[in-house]
Amino acid sequence: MPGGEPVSLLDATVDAVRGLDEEAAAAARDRQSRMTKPPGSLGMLETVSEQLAGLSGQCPPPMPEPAALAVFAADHGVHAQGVTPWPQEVTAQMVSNFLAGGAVVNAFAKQVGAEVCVVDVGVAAHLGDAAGLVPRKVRMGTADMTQGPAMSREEAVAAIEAGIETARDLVAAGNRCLLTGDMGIANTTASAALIAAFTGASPAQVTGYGTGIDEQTYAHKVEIVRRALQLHRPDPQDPVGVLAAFGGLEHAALAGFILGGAALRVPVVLDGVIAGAAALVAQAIAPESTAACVAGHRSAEPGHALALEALGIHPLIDLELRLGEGSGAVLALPLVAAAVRALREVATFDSAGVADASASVVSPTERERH
Ligand SMILES: O=C(O)c1ccc[n+]([C@@H]2O[C@H](COP(=O)([O-])O)[C@@H](O)[C@H]2O)c1
Ligand SMILES: Cc1cc2nc[nH]c2cc1C
Repeated sequence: MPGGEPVSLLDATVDAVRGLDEEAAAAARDRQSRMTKPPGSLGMLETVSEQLAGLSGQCPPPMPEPAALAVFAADHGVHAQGVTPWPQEVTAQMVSNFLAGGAVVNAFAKQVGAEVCVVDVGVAAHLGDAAGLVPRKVRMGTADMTQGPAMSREEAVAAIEAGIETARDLVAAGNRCLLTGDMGIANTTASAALIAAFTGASPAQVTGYGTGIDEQTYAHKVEIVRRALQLHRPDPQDPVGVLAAFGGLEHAALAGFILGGAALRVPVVLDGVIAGAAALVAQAIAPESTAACVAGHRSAEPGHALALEALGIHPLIDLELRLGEGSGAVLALPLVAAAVRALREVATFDSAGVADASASVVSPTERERH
């Protein structure tokens, strides 16, 4: 556009996000009804297969392989308010652990054959050129959201764009499924504030026990979330403003990662409460981005269920996990792959010569009606 404003990466990405291709989704629904199984018997896996068909615009959709997990790491100024028992240094120490292959998520990723990519978007330590680390630091951790905005709008956009670029690079490397991960001591407090801002739920409803705190610290954590919401009076119509007020740099990068995956029409399997908060940011920026999201699991953090409800997506597993790192997303990957494989490989009643009585089958919803 000669003489015009250059289009930012964020704007170009938002422009590219579209909803599901209804024709491909309908073809998947039709095929599911003709496969050699009672209609509906694969439950949520049928829904996932239809979603991925609609996302790719193909029926059947490609297998979600290979898959890559991005662990976005950052620190939080609100740590100074005593909302977590863990010292802030644990964020940087866990980054080293991920890079050495020693964290839980490394073991789980090995189990399912996913690549692990660790991105520093805001760790409050100089990590140097640690082998394997993607250095995208926007600042040395956020500021304390109870004292002022956690970051500037420009920093929020820079971190979103780091997430978009991570998605773009992983897809350019051949990955066909993206998994979200996070590491950031105190980030369940930031997640609670973000979820309250977007859903209107109260601080007590969205705040959880994070890595593990006593009742007194829990009451204090709720009060910190309440104070931050009162200070910033967030406007959910201004998602970058909400991010700047409360967000972690990892929340911003995760929102960008979701937008980037959605723009490239690659499924993004979400982990726990941090990813749920980030997906609300992405949805407020580009409503159709949620069409690319699969909720890997439901975390024990109460705000996560509220975020998933607001997103309108259902978790594939509930193992009472509350680890983060991408652990729940990675564990859900084989279910997403199984959903697609069934659609690709299972015979139809016609092709297998199996008698089809599906026309006289009564689905649970129909049964309820009678
Ligand atoms: O994914 C979740 O739902 C989740 C729930 C509780 C804790 N975490 C992880 O624990 C850290 C934040 O916990 P906290 O108590 O310091 O706010 C951060 O590194 C998260 O990845 C993650
Ligand atoms: C040890 C530890 C590992 C983690 N992984 C994700 N969040 C974490 C928080 C702590 C404290």
